Amino acid sequence: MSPAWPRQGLYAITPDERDTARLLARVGTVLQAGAVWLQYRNKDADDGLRGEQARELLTLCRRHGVPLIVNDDWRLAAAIGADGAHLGEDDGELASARAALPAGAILGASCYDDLALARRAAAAGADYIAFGAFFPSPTKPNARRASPALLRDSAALGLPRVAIGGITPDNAGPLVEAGADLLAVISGVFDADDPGAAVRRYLAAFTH
Ligand SMILES: Cc1ncc(COP(=O)(O)OP(=O)(O)O)c(N)n1
Ligand SMILES: Cc1ncsc1CCOP(=O)(O)O
Ligand SMILES: [Mg+2]
Repeated sequence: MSPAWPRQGLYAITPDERDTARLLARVGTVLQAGAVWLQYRNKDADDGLRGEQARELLTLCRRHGVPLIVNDDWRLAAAIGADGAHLGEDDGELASARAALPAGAILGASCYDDLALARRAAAAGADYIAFGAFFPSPTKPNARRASPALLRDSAALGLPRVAIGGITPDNAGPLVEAGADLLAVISGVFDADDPGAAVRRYLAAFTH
């Protein structure tokens, strides 16, 4: 992973938005407000729409100097020249993605509530490890739950640690104190009355 990408801040993840113009407008506000990474995640789009939205988001991210990570599908990430891919337990082998992606591409791994999985992800070449859900998630209510202790316990792996799941500006502080480098958020940003203000409130968690 290029040393140019920020190691700390808000990692915004897109909501399931089918209207591409609206998606771009919503994401534009969030990047303008200071989100440092973006993940394209849309569980409600077919391959054609996902390709279209991913390409458009990449152009937008380039304008803001923000890396675009594609969820679930490293082949799509590679096809459009995105900055990386995020893989969970159902999304294929990390080692295969690592071998196929260009040098410098960001490869993220879901580690849920499992330190052993994080160790294996690190060995397979992941660039960051993601834990969660730390709180009940409006987006993924059945997500496995994780304890903040995992953030401390995984520090020795030496990789950026991402926290996800039900994170709000009000509950983010203890996760950052426990070692979260990046806060990955969908609803807390995109369902907020004022998404730009919400982004700034998340960023404040890193300065307290
Ligand atoms: C940063 C980040 N962390 C975790 C996930 C979850 O990935 P996964 O378990 O594959 O679940 P889906 O997102 O595919 O529903 C993520 N996407 N991003
Ligand atoms: C993809 C994912 N994996 C665990 S929780 C979650 C959803 C996060 O969304 P929200 O920030 O709305 O809880
Ligand atoms: Mg997935």
